[in-house]
Amino acid sequence: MTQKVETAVKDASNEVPEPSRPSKPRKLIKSSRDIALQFLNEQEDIIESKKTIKPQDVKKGNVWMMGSARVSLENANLNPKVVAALKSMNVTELFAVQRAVVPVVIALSSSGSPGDICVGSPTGSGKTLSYVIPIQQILSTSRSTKLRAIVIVPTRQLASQVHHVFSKFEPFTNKKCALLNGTLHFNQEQEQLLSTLTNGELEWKVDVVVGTAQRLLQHVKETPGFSLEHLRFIVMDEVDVLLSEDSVQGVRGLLDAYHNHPVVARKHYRAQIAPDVPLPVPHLYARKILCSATLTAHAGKSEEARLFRPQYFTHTGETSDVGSTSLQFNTTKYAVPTTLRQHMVTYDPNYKPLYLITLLIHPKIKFFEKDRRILCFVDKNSTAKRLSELINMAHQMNVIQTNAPYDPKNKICATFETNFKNNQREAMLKQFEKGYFKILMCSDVMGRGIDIDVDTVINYDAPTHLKTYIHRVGRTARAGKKGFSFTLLENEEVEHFKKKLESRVQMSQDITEYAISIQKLESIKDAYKNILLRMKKGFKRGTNKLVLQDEQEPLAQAQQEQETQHKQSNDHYDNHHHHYQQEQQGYDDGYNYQSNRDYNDDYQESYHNDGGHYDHHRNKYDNQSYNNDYNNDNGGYVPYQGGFQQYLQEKKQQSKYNKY
Ligand SMILES: Nc1ncnc2c1ncn2[C@@H]1O[C@H](COP(=O)(O)OP(=O)(O)OP(=O)(O)O)[C@@H](O)[C@H]1O
Repeated sequence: MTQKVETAVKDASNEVPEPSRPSKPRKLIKSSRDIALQFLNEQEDIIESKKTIKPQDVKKGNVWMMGSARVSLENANLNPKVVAALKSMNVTELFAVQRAVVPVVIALSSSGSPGDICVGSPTGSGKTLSYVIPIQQILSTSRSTKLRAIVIVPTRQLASQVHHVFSKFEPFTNKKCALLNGTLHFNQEQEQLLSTLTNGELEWKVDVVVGTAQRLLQHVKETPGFSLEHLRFIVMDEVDVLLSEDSVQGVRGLLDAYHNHPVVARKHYRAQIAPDVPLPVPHLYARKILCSATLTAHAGKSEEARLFRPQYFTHTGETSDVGSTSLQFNTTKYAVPTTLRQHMVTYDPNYKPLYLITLLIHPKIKFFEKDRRILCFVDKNSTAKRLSELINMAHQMNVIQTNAPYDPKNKICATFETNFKNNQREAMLKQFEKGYFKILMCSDVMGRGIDIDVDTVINYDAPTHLKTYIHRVGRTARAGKKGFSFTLLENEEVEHFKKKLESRVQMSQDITEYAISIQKLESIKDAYKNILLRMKKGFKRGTNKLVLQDEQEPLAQAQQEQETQHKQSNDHYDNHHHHYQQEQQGYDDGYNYQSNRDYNDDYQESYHNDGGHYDHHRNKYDNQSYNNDYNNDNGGYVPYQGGFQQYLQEKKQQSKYNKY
């Protein structure tokens, strides 16, 4: 990371109930800090940090900061096998969050000291390796194979991704990781986990498991020998989702299974009554590591997570002087990557898709010239599907021009459907990364943790929650790369959105308004009309399939048909409308959003657990915006025919920003 990043660590132990007996001075916590400081001081390029870390800061505020000194892998005191694995992944130095978290976790775990870890740093800052590295380091010292680490994540997709990171270490450290997310049948998953010895005993075949809470819990209940008693790490990635109302049952079940195990219960009793005396055998303690980009020091969740003496790590994300004593340790704000440039685009709900197309072909952005990859978030599968068709049609009709001509087999836009099977999802993401298509329409199932190389995020449907926004836009500007986001908002939403963002999010760059001029809209209105015509003709009635017209069919013919249609009586129109609604119903059913079960398993942001609402438009989104979709007869198409000029005039007068 080239920019200066500050990392602060806060001992949040006052947020959990103190152990019942009076505790001795916290030597071990101190010593873990000392070890971590020593780790820093050993670095060649630490001069800047030495200047800026003041011992009194550490003592006074229970907060200490690290400078932006880089730590090369050679200087990170890691096991050579772990270093070799990291190098094979092109990791040559540790990112800020890893520099902060890795030495502390290793120090605590090596000395057998209890104490859980909470990591709240921006999207794309490298939180995954901040727990994978210490797990690999600690496990690489043990020869026996037992289940030592369990990583709980909210989505199947994220489970695959984290499993992939662990599996890259396997050739070097020989520590095996199993994926338990339902990609395989349950009994196939079971076969990966344990084998039966000749004496009938069960033996673990893996050291780490990664999975969704429900699936892991199913294994705890149904897989013989699946015991959590030897765990040394319990990781909860995207912990705020895991502990939200919709997902917490699974996590609760897993934590019950761990804490209620008699051996574990004894260990924890021992840690409670004598927290500063190291356990005789260091590995008799499972450390919890909680991560999320939207985790603040309000550890309201610690009760549910049953944390013990948590230490809280957070990036401030600021670039101000590291040594400044006036620097406030702000634990109530979220942070977005400093390399992210955020934009708002105001739109008129009657012409929302037109705004999207206009944005995509905007000469300043040059999306397609520069071969950018775009992730576009919508709230419904059906909207995603329809927008994909619209964009592909716009490409086919040359309204959207790219480097490559239209190819029916290789369209520029695809839909990531929530009812895809796991292997379909992975195949689609691979294709996207390889550039087979440029735009991926998706829902919030892609909003959390997914690490793909995306240049731009478009929020076609603005999210109703601030947290959701932070995670969605965080799919770009990852690992220090530049990224852009565009959020479509109605005029009256803009101020509210902006205020909310400014008050709750630490941003190094202001969010800018990106105006789409009326001239620009005008310039493609005819083309848009033709696209809609084609689209309407293209939907074969009674089916979900889009049947494209013959490439050679003159547009004039389609236009003529449209005129005829408009000369027909109102009655006829109403019939048509009715018919079309029915058809649409069938279409939506075909792409049913998700069963509740799936949705819960995958990811659902809890409305109750989010402090960052800007939600008074929620109903409006639910009830209105989708109805204005382009292939709804009352939406973009008919008003467009009747009142476009008038609309433009009104828009000119109404515009707050006077940019039209
Ligand atoms: N030290 C490093 N050197 C180079 N690349 C790294 C390093 N650490 C992480 N990365 C890369 O940075 C990207 C983002 O990392 P990661 O997915 O762990 O971010 P995150 O903080 O978990 O984000 P999110 O909050 O969105 O889940 C990944 O592609 C990862 O491979």
